[in-house]
Amino acid sequence: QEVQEPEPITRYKQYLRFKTAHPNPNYTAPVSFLLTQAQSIGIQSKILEFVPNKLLLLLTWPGSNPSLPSILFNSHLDSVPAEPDKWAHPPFSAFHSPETGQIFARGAQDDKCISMQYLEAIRNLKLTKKFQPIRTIHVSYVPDEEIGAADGMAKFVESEEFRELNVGFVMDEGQASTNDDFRVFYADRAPWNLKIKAVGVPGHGSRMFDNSAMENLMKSVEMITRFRDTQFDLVKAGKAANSEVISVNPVYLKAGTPSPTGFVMNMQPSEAEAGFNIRLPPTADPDLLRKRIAEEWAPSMRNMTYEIIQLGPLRDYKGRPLMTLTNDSNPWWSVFKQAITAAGGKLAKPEILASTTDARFMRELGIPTLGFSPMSNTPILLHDHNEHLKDTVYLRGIEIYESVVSSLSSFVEASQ
Ligand SMILES: CSCC[C@H](NC=O)C(=O)O
Ligand SMILES: [Zn+2]
Ligand SMILES: [Zn+2]
Repeated sequence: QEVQEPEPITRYKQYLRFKTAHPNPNYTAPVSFLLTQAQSIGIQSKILEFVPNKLLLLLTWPGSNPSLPSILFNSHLDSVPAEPDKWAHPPFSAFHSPETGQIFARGAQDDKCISMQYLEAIRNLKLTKKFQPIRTIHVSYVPDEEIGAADGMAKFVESEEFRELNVGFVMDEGQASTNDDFRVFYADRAPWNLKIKAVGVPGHGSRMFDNSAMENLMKSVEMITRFRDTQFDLVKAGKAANSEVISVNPVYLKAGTPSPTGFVMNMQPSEAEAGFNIRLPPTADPDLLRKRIAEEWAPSMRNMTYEIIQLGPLRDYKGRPLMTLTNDSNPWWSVFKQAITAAGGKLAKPEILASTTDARFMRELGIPTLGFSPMSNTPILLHDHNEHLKDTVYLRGIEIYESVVSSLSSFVEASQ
């Protein structure tokens, strides 16, 4: 006997089928789909385009007291690439297993689930429950989160359009939890790209001499590896979470002169380079790390040069670390926590996110922002093969957001 599929599941699967993977994400099709959804719910919409073809969709459900700071629910439109050969089902097919209820797609967890759950929650509140928000609710769909957001959220937060929203509190993406509790994130780690470059004495591949570029680079790599071990040891010893230490991971090596003799590797190169992905928790001292890089990892003494590329802000406009308070001094936190409890959910201890999201741009403005994706009892599959989410978990998430949206938009006591 055929059971009718719930409409939210059908819509989620439709949304999962848009090919939003980098390097060529389709933004027009998902934006027009979301726009149609917004129209069917009867909320306002506006397409912004700060950079050509980098579409940003902004939806608005006006509150009865529009003078109060608004609530923003953010998610990103883009996805990381997928390797179809390594998936059990094509990554943009949204294959739905009749046995397990799992829905497979790139973006199923990161973060197309929340993109659609926000809308389903608003649909239910507005059309079925006839709920009327007090604070205005905005929903944003931004491009390019996965590639650093320079043409996405970074542009949006600097715009007049954003300023006019008068945002008081933001919800952005989080991560799946493998147990019953929902995870919530009060900070991200800040991303640095570090390039170190060595120059040195070139020469015949058979010679032993001091100060070759490779020797200089390898010395630095060893030093960096030792630092990495100190951080990783803290994690292994259970003294810190992964996201609470500085991670430094080598991501490329570039050196070597093509051999003129074809197959004999007999050139010792005069230049060598390595690249590292660094993530700094908000508690880390960036100046200390800068000093370490300058003095130990790429010292001019060894003819090394380096470049630190920082992607996004490190501190807020008042010079404070980018962290949202998760205690009762932050009334938004209390309302959020209460909303989860009211929906029968349980929150894990608030965490720092190991990776990086667009939340940092709102925190930079001093706007309290929590990372949250209501996925419990779910394997963490963001950026992984066979990314999927169970239909029941997805539907439960809609109920959770109904509670969160209605609570936050009804909250008027403080911080007006
Ligand atoms: C360097 S900004 C890129 C942001 C990206 N976000 C999700 O994976 C990340 O690498 O964490
Ligand atoms: Zn994401
Ligand atoms: Zn991602």
